[in-house]
Amino acid sequence: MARVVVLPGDGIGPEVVGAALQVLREVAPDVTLEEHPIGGAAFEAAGDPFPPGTRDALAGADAALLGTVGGAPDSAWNHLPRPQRPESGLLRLRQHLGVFANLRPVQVMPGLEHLSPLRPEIAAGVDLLIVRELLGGAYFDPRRGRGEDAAFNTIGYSRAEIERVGEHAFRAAQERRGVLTSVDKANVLEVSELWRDTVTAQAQAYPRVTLNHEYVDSVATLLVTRPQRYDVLLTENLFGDILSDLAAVLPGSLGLMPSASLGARTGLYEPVHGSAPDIAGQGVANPAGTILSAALLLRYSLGRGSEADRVEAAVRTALAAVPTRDLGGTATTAELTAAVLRAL
Ligand SMILES: NC(=O)c1ccc[n+]([C@@H]2O[C@H](COP(=O)([O-])OP(=O)(O)OC[C@H]3O[C@@H](n4cnc5c(N)ncnc54)[C@H](O)[C@@H]3O)[C@@H](O)[C@H]2O)c1
Ligand SMILES: CC(C)[C@H](C(=O)O)[C@@H](O)C(=O)O
Ligand SMILES: [Mg+2]
Repeated sequence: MARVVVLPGDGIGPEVVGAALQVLREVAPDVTLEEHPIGGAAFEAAGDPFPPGTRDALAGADAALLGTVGGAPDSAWNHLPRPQRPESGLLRLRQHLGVFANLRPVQVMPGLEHLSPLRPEIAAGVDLLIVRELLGGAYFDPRRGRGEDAAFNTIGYSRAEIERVGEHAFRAAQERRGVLTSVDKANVLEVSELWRDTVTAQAQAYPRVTLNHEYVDSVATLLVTRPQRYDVLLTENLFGDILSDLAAVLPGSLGLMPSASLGARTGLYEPVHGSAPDIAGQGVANPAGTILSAALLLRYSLGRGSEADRVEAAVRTALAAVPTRDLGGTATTAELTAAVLRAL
C-alpha cells in the first residue's frame, strides 16, 4: 500500500497542507499519510530542522508532501547557525532524497485568465513548464565562505549534473509541444558555457525537440510579456528559483504554483511559495498550489493520473467560483478547500 510522508513545516505550511490532505483522503483513501516535523517546527521540537525521525520515515516512502519552511524576517531562526535554520532543513531533505529535477508547471487555466494581472491576450493559454536543477549550483557548492568584510559563493556544475536534469527537460518537451528553451548566462559565465554545450550535445538524442538557448535576463522580460512562446524552460538552480516566482505572475498568484521534485524513488511535492509569515495563522492562505502539488504526487509517484486530473479540474472549478484573497476574492482557505471537495 502506498505511503506518503507529510511535512507541514512552518507558517502557512500546516494550513495549506491540511487542505491538501483533505483532498488526498477523499480521492485516495487507501494511501497511508504519516506526518513528521521539518523546518523551524522541527528545530523547536528536536533541535534540528531535518531530524533523524523525519529522515527515517522517508525510507521506503512512495512520496513526500511538504508545506513550507521558514520564519518572518525578524525571526530568531534567521540568526541560528546556517545548518540549523529552517531553510537548511528543506535543502537537506532535497539532497537526502536525491531529487535533482524540480518541475514547476505554470498554467493559466481556461476560464481563469481574469485572475492574471496581465492583459488577457498575454496570459490566455499559457502552459509552460520550468525544469529547475535542484541539487547543484550555488545552493550546494562547497566552495563558499563568509569573512567579516567579504564573502563568496560558487556556481559549479559538472557535465553529468547538467545531463541528468537535461534528460527530464528533453523528455518533458517531447511529451508536450516539443520546444525546449535552455536558460543561461553564457555571455558572461563559464559554467553557462558548459551548460549550453552539454544541452546542445544532448539534443542529438531528441530529434523531435527544438532546442533554443536564451539568456536569463532576457527570459525575465519575455516570460511576462510573451509567455506563450515558451513550452519547457530548463535552468540551473538559482535562476530557476527566481524565474519560477516571476512566472507566478502569469496565473495570478504564488499561491497557485505547484511543484514536483523527481530523480529518485521518493518524489517530493511542494508549493513554490514560502511560509508567508504576513498571513500565517489567519486562515486565508491559498491552498491551491499545495492541492495541485498533491495532484502531481498522485500522477508521478502513485501512478494515479485519473485522480490527478479530477483534482486539477476541481481546483479550476473552485477557483472560478470562490477565489481567495491573493486573487482579489474573499474566500478563506477552508472555503476554497470545501469548494474543491464539492467539485471532485
Ligand atoms: N519552499 C519553501 O518552504 C519556501 C519557499 C520560499 C520562501 N520560504 C521561506 O518563507 C519565508 C517567507 O518568504 P517570502 O516572504 O520571501 O516569500 P513567501 O512566498 O512566503 O511570500 C511572498 C508573498 O506571497 C504571499 N503568499 C505566498 N504564498 C501564499 C499563499 N499560498 N496564499 C496567499 N498568499 C501567499 C505572502 O503572503 C507574501 O505576501 C522565508 O523564511 C523564506 O525563507 C520557504
Ligand atoms: C526556501 C528556499 C530554500 C527555497 C529555494 O530557494 O529553493 C524556495 O525559495 C523554493 O523556491 O523552493
Ligand atoms: Mg523560491
